[in-house]
Amino acid sequence: MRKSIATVSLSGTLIEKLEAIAAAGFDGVEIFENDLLFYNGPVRDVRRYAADLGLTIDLFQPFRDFEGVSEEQHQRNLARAERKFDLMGELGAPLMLVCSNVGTDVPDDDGRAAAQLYELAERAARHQLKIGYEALSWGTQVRTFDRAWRIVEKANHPHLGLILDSFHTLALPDDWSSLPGLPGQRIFFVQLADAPRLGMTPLTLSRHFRSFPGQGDLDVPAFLQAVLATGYAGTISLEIFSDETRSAPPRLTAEDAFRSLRLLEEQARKQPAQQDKTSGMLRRRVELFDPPPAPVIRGIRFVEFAVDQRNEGPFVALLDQLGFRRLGRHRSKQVSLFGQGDIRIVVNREPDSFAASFFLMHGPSVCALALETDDALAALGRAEAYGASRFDGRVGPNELAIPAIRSDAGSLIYFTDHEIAANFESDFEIEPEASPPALLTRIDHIAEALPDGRLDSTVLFYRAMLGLEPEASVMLADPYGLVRSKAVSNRERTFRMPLNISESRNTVTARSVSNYAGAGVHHIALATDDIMAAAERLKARGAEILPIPVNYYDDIQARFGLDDMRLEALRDANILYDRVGDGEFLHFYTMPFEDRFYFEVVQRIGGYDSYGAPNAPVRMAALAANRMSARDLAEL
Ligand SMILES: O=C(O)c1ccc(O)c(O)c1
Ligand SMILES: [Mg+2]
Repeated sequence: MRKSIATVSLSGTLIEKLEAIAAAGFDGVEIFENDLLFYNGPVRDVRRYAADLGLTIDLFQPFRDFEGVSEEQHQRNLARAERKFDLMGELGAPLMLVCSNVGTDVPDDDGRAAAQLYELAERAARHQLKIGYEALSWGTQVRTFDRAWRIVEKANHPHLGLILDSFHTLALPDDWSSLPGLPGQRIFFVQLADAPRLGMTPLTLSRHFRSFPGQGDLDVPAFLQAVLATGYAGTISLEIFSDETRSAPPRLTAEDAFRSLRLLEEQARKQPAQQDKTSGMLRRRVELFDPPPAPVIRGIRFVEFAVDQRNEGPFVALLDQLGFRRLGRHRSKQVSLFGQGDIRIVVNREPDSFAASFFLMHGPSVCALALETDDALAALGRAEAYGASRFDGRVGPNELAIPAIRSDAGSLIYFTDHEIAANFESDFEIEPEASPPALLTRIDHIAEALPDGRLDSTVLFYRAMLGLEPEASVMLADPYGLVRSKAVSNRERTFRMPLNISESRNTVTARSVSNYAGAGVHHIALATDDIMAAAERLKARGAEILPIPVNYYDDIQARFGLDDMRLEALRDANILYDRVGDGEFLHFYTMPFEDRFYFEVVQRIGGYDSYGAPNAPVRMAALAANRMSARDLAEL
């Protein structure tokens, strides 16, 4: 479908916005009047510049509170409209958006609104222009598309049509069962936006918290499917008013925006088809984006750490305390492979490699994740279809090339499959040695800390690239501020990734982002089937475990009624506890490595499906206390 976006959705000057919109792949733009007023130059230049970039100007929105006014005001409005029609002629914009009146004394009189819009359409027709009428969900009289449609129908002018906006219909929420029955050719334009459900009035929600489809809680795919069932084959356009995008870099926002429309098309295509009641035929007349399906992710094949000569030793010592064994060294690179159970960790300090450049930017950190899929090339194909940048690394003779993309954070996501996995370890000289039975068996989840403002974008990235779905968002209280957390995971729960952002500068999350100079993995959770034995073995191997305050254990005893023996065992081992229904979650943490990342050991019992969020504040407080005492020691 043709794709457009309103200039209000991005930060920057009009020229910056147009460049970002064109670069992301859009066909057209909606221009808000302010963007034009603030542009210092002839309007014709804007038209020419947009055309040079390959963008059409699809819509212009120059004023509000048009319809349902006194006769005197109506005449003034028409005179003003004439000036705007001339401007639209210079801009080359064919359609004027008129949104429903939000004034204080608008009469309940659809006849008057229809007559006034008729006259506006008549004037527009003389300029070969059209008028689109849109119901704002906070309009004084007209709040629903249904009522706006009745007015358009009553006016009955070929240059007057309806503009739909998913936000107004879904946020109200309005009954939109009649929408698929509208005549598609009378819908002149369709605006799309999502939003989180925050319990606010539609006006406040709309002006500050709109988001791109797929980033909020509204069912925009079903809305689009209903629009397409009318036979509508025009443009779909994003119109986002958001405090976040107002300050985000316009290029990033435009890329996200374009990706969100593609994902929306894919999701709308999968909606149950809407049938035309009379003919029984599917009325959708447009092609929708059809990328390769989301990969089946079997798990994490390996996690790769970038280190240098100085911190390789301490990091390898930490792996050893966790019970990892060096399985082998790379045949030609300064890369080692460590393993335990199904977990594989690659430690990379090869100069002139991707890992080395990542290390220069971010210090010791996770520079790559390898996901085990059913078909690595198909997974790469989907990611590329969604605009991922593909990464082709340096591959030595007889070495394996693994398909990879860059993540939102700049690290790599490798795709492996059965064939690649079989060859992967052949790049290493494997050291034969019987290992003790593994206590840590696989990676349960990988948590990432993101810079403020990047959560929605990252969730969209993982939805599009990997077909992951977001879980409910939770607020966690760090002693130094709030942390918002939202996990993305696949249906099989073989890949889980909690994503955290913090608005305050001193939380564990914010410190991690600041230490990494960007997004980064801040903890890796390793699964065990016997957390008591794992805690004991780690302790015996010299691992430092994050101490948990004893008061915490009084509280969980009161909350969950744990028996004394079990409680004592948990307390002695600094293990945290959570329970939902019959499911239990037991977990403990290692001390952070250079104030960056740490490991968590987790045991899930009886179908527990989340991440111990009620315990997150205890962990954050314990980490903060540990940091304070480390500082006190350093100052002695
Ligand atoms: O918030 C507003 O005023 C506003 C303006 C135009 C629109 O298309 C819209 O959906 C909202
Ligand atoms: Mg709108």
